[in-house]
Amino acid sequence: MKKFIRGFGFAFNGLKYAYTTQLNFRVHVFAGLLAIAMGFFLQISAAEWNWVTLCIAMVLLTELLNTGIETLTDLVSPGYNKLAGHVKDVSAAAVLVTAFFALVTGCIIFLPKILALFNHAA
Ligand SMILES: Nc1ncnc2c1ncn2[C@@H]1O[C@H](COP(=O)(O)OP(=O)(O)OP(=O)(O)O)[C@@H](O)[C@H]1O
Repeated sequence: MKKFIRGFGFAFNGLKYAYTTQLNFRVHVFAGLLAIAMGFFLQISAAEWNWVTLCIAMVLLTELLNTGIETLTDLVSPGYNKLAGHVKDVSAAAVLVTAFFALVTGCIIFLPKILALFNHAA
């Protein structure tokens, strides 16, 4: 049981490391919080919450993996190495793919509701 709780501590340390060292991670955390606030404000459905939370989790998950891969790359290849560059580029591309998916999903869910709100106000 003690080992299980200790594992949470290590995972929390990983979150703290990513949050404090990676600007992109902080930006994505903020974007996720914004999406949650908009979800409450625009009263999205349960199915829409599922998509929104999936997007947030996927973006943060890829950010965390990207941070881990970047850190490991710096550890094993501190100097310039073409392959190390490819590793970092591919890892960053994974974040880009999920962030783009989240952006498209956000537009599909939120845009019609925001437009309806403006039309209603006009
Ligand atoms: N050791 C290396 N060898 C070759 N190219 C590298 C190396 N390290 C970084 N690069 C290139 O520079 C780019 C940026 O690397 P960097 O480590 O600064 O990533 P970052 O996303 O800016 O990370 P951080 O948030 O830690 O600054 C990489 O995507 C890669 O193309």
